[in-house]
Amino acid sequence: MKTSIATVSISGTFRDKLSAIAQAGFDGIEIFEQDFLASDFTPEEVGRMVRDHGLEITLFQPFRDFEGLPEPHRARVFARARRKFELMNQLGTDLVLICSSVHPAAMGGIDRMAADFRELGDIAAAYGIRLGFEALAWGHHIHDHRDAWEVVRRADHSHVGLILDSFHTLARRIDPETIRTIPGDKIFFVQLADAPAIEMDLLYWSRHFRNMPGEGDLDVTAFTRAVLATGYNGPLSLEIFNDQFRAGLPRLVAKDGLRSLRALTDAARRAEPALSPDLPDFRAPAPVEGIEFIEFATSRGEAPALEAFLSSAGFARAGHHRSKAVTLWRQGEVNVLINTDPAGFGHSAWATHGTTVCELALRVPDARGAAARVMALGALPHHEKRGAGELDIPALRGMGGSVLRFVDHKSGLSKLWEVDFQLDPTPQPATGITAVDHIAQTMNYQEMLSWSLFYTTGFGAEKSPMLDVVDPHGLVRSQALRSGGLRVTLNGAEARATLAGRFIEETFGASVQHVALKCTDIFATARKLKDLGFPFLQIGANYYGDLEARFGLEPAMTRRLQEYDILYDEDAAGRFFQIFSRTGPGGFFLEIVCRDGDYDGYGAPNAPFRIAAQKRDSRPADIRSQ
Ligand SMILES: O=C(O)c1ccc(O)c(O)c1
Ligand SMILES: [Mg+2]
Repeated sequence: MKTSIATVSISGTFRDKLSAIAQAGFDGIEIFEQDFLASDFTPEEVGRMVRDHGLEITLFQPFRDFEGLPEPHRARVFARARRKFELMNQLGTDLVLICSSVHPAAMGGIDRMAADFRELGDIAAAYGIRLGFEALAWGHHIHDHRDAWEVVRRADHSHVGLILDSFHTLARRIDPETIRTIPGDKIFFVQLADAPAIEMDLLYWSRHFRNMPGEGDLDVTAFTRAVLATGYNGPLSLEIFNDQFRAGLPRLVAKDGLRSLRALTDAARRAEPALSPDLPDFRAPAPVEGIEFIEFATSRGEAPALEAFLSSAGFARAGHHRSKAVTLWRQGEVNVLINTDPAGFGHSAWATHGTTVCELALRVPDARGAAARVMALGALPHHEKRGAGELDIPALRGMGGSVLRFVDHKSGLSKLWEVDFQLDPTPQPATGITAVDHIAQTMNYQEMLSWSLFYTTGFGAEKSPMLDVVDPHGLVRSQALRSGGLRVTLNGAEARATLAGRFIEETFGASVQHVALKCTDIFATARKLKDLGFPFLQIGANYYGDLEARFGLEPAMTRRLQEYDILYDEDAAGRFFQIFSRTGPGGFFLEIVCRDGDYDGYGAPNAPFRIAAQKRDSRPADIRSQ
């Protein structure tokens, strides 16, 4: 399978785009004419630069408003086409995309259009060029790939074929199964894009909101399966018009593009084993069982504050690493590591970010298989020196420069606590906290789709709908993901003054901002935490008044909630209780949650009040206006 991406999908100058695309590992690019026109290079130079990067020009596009025109427009559009064919010869590419006309003078009539294509096909053939016809979702006469195919079929010319674009088909809710009957060799090119489900004008939606397959809500997998079933074996090319990507980091967007294409092709072959796209074999995504450990990087000077913070939440020291300055803190199934080693990755993470979560280890059914899959999708391995006899735990670079490890039972990696650690026989303080409920990672909004794609493609994580959370100083977007026992919430900060924005700025990059731990009896746990001196985040009285009104809670219940600063939510499935800590070392905080019944959310309605409380708390010297 050849991979390709349109230059419009990536930000930067032509040179930036090329280098990002080549480095991500694509085979080719679609040259969007505007990118060529805006550059200062001759067509020959552009062609050479592309080839010097090890890429090929898979497509030149778009040629607009061609078919169905009356004279004198018709003669003019043929002359314009010849000019573009000359240009394409100089660039060194043989396929042009002609998108369906939106010209006010264009006439309908499949045969008239087919005749135009047949005539242009003869001219193109003389230049060694092939024409691909694409139905724009908003084309005047042609806005359905079935009609575009009918034009191509009737043109009946070796140099005239069809171009399919998942956006145009799926945005109009045209059943992609209709593609299966098109002969694969008459499909000259395939463009792929996803988009979030938003009701809006098709053109505006397409030009501003497309995203990588898997990042949106369209069934691009069904589309790709139908395409591959025709026998089509040309490039699968990403054509993503997206305002955010245009302003994004070229390398990140290109890397995400390749990750998305590989995962998409993999999903297609798994859903339909008869398809055999040319893609290396790797493991299917397997659900994550849970979080095996969370590791903080800190310094010896800052460690006592972190230890005191964890102790107040009921953690106790339970051992230390045999060869590194790493201590283990435990409670229930939760393992937290504190790394103060003056060498190695932990140290450099601390030097860059201050006290921070530098590693997460996921418990999975097959550690090596999971790591191999994520790496096949573009992640880089992480290697670190091991002491004698220590386990070789697969590790790779996660998002935001952190390390992600995989531990399993099957290859003995879950013995890590006995093998790599010297365990203390410490009694566990019983707060009732049993396990990690979820981790919350904070990042710039720009990076959010990227993280989300990492979890969906790597681990088959399911996304909840994205939510807007109101911070007093801007919006934060929140995306929850779940793969088996792993729940993650991503918080994307758009404004610097938000709590999330300040966290990113103060810790120099994205990372875990808080961890939510679960318990089975919130009031019992709250009482124990109070005894331990847990720094409860104080929630204002107004909140409790509203709770009573919204849910019709008994005043006695509201009083109990308020006594322990417990936030509350409920839905048809169940109830949810949350306690937050004040902000601790490195801007990190804890949440204690209790799920009652089948409540599956994260208390999103409470987030604005929690954030406001945290902001009040972080500025004790503020003069309150009366
Ligand atoms: O928005 C457009 O005009 C446009 C142009 C070329 C394409 O391939 C496409 O899908 C859309
Ligand atoms: Mg297109």
